[in-house]
Order: sequence, then structure tokens, then C-alpha cells
Amino acid sequence: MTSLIETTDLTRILHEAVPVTLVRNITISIGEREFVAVTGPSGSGKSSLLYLLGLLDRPTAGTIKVRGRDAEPMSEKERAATRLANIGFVFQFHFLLPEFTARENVEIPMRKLARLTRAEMRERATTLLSSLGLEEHLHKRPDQLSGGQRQRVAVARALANDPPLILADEPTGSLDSKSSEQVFAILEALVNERGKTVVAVTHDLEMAARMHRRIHLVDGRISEEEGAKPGF
Ligand SMILES: Nc1ncnc2c1ncn2[C@@H]1O[C@H](COP(=O)(O)OP(=O)(O)OP(=O)(O)O)[C@@H](O)[C@H]1O
Repeated sequence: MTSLIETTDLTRILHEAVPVTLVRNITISIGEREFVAVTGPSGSGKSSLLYLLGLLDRPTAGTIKVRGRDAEPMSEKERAATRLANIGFVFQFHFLLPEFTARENVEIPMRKLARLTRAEMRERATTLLSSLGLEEHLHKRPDQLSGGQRQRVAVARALANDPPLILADEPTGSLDSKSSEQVFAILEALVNERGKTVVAVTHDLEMAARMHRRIHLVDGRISEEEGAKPGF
């Protein structure tokens, strides 16, 4: 089986007055169509791990391979291009651009990749937003949407370039229980129906139990892991 993202002995130390180890010796391999929860107490390194996996941060030691390609020798430009084509991000807070409509927010990552014409971008953004139940909200700005709707726009934006991997940091953390359930169902459908891989940091153990695989961190290390597919 080919792995989508693979790490070996991933370690990240911040060199402050006193060095802070964010993650240490993490070796994982995540394949296609996986639905992975990253759990652990506050400060255990969950977000740090996600940032490393998403090539938003560089490790102090160890390697990360995205679709078999080592990220270490890549220039910033290559890392950005690898991210744009392969990884979509959803954060706890939506980080949509306030002056743009929902559809424009979804088109922005497409413009950066520049694979499609303007008309194709518009059409794709409309289709994505409609598939997430937002067909009536295409032309609204983020401040005209509810928290759950904004987070669904953020999911559509993460899917803009059709990446195989979605990394989500507490994607339901700021939502009420109904919106939270809706966003969870969308992430689940991305895996089960669209063949995406979703790796989500969550504090919600009930939610983690409904995912296919769990990686539990304590003090920056993997303390428990369950549900990994054979071969990964
Ligand atoms: N820039 C920084 N300077 C100093 N310490 C940091 C910095 N960034 C993170 N840390 C520390 O590194 C550890 C790991 O942080 P991280 O945000 O990855 O944990 P987390 O498991 O995602 O936490 P939470 O569940 O609270 O979001 C924490 O102890 C945190 O305080």
C-alpha cells in the first residue's frame, strides 16, 4: 500500500531560553481513505504534529514524506506547491477572508494553483459549496453566515484543489453540538464517499471513537495507537 504521508522519528524542539520539545520520535504512516483522530491532553503536541504533517513547520530531526517525496530538501516554494496540491487545512476558527464571499473564499486556493479558468473555478466552488448544503449562501460574506456554515465554507475551501489529504485542527471545537455533528458527518463522508484521508485533532473522545484510527499523544510522544490498517 502506498502511504500518503509518512514520518520517521519526527522531532521538533523549540530553541527558547529553555528548549521546549513539542513532538518527539513520531513514526507514523497514513494511507489513503484513512480517518484518523489525534488525541491527547492539552499541550501534548497535537497541533504541533499537525503543523509538521502539513509542511507548515519544519522538524528539528526526522523525516516527513508526502506521497513518497521527502519534504526536507524542498525549497519553500516547493513546499508551498506540495501543500497546495496535496493538503487541505481546516482549523478550529475558520480563517475565511472577511471581505470575500463564500464562493470567492473557496476560489482563492484554486487561483494559487492556477490550473483552471475563471469560469471553471466559479463552477467548481459553486459545486463544492452546494455539496455541503450551502447553495443558498454562495454570495454571503463570512459575517453573514452562522458558525457552522462558516466552518462548512472552510471545508469547501480545503477541498478547493481536490487534495487527497485533509488536516483538521479541532474542526468542531468552536461549534454547538448540532453544527459539530454536521461538520463531523461531512468529514466522515469525505473519507467514505470521496476517498479522502482526514486527520483531525480532537478533544472529543466520543468523536475519536467514531473515527477509524486513533493516535494518542502524551508529552509529544505516541503513547497509544489503535485502528491502524495492516501494512501502515
Ligand atoms: N511558540 C511556543 N513557545 C513555547 N512553547 C510552545 C510554543 N508552541 C507550543 N508550545 C508548547 O508546546 C507544547 C505542545 O503544544 P501544542 O499546541 O502542539 O499542543 P496541543 O496538544 O495541540 O494542545 P491543545 O490541546 O491545548 O491545543 C505545549 O506545552 C505548548 O505550550
